[in-house]
Amino acid sequence: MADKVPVELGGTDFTQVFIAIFIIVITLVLFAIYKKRKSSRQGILLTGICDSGKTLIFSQLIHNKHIQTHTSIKENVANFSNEKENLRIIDIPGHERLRDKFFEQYKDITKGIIYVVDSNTITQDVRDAAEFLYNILVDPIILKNKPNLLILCNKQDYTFSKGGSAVKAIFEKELNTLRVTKSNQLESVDAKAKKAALLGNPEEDFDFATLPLKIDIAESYAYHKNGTVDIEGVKKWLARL
Ligand SMILES: Nc1nc2c(ncn2[C@@H]2O[C@H](COP(=O)(O)OP(=O)(O)OP(=O)(O)O)[C@@H](O)[C@H]2O)c(=O)[nH]1
Repeated sequence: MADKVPVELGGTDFTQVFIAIFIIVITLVLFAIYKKRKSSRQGILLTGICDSGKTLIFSQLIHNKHIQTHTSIKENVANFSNEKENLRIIDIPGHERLRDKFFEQYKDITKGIIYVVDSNTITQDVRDAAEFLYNILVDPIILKNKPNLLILCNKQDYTFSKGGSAVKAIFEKELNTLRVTKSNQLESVDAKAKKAALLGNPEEDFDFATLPLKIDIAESYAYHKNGTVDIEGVKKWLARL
């Protein structure tokens, strides 16, 4: 009977097997961390400048009722489920002294942003509204996590409110100017920061479509003197998230 020849794994073979297993384990661990981080982002930020209607939209969405609102000084938070998952709607104050602080607090867990606009006063308020939107769009955490963004053109019950496409055009025009001003202001020599500040292709007029975030526009009114409300656009967007 022929002797069995022992199969030996040389030192190099062991090292290769060990490296392969190590890489697989690390990949699985990193994948699990990525999935966990992604699923922990359940926040939907209702944001925008003062008086755009965030708290009333929050109340209509969560409690289905009209309330008398006041300038918010703290956030309102509530659970909201779409067909796929549980979300947390966070209505943050629009006051300029507060909004950045609350945005900083919640941006890490943000899965979607509803940027509420008073479509009746947008022409007068465009600088403030566009600057806050700009700060959101160039934020490194937002650029990394790429939450979906809904520009919600609220207060459509007013006769002379701007419609969705007009609001979009107003923002694009203002952001076009703002990105150049901001980029020039940047003292940092960090090329990456400068590139982010430029928002899209600096050679062309600013266009939301060139941003890495998925951006939608919808119209709404959270109040009407005839007693009706229309926040269907927000509901549909939330359902699609
Ligand atoms: N006509 C009309 N009024 C609205 C609408 N949405 C909100 N309002 C009114 O606008 C005012 C401001 O609404 P809020 O919901 O408090 O606005 P906000 O964005 O939460 O304001 P801050 O807390 O200051 O950030 C209130 O008087 C609301 O009743 C709307 O669609 N149409």
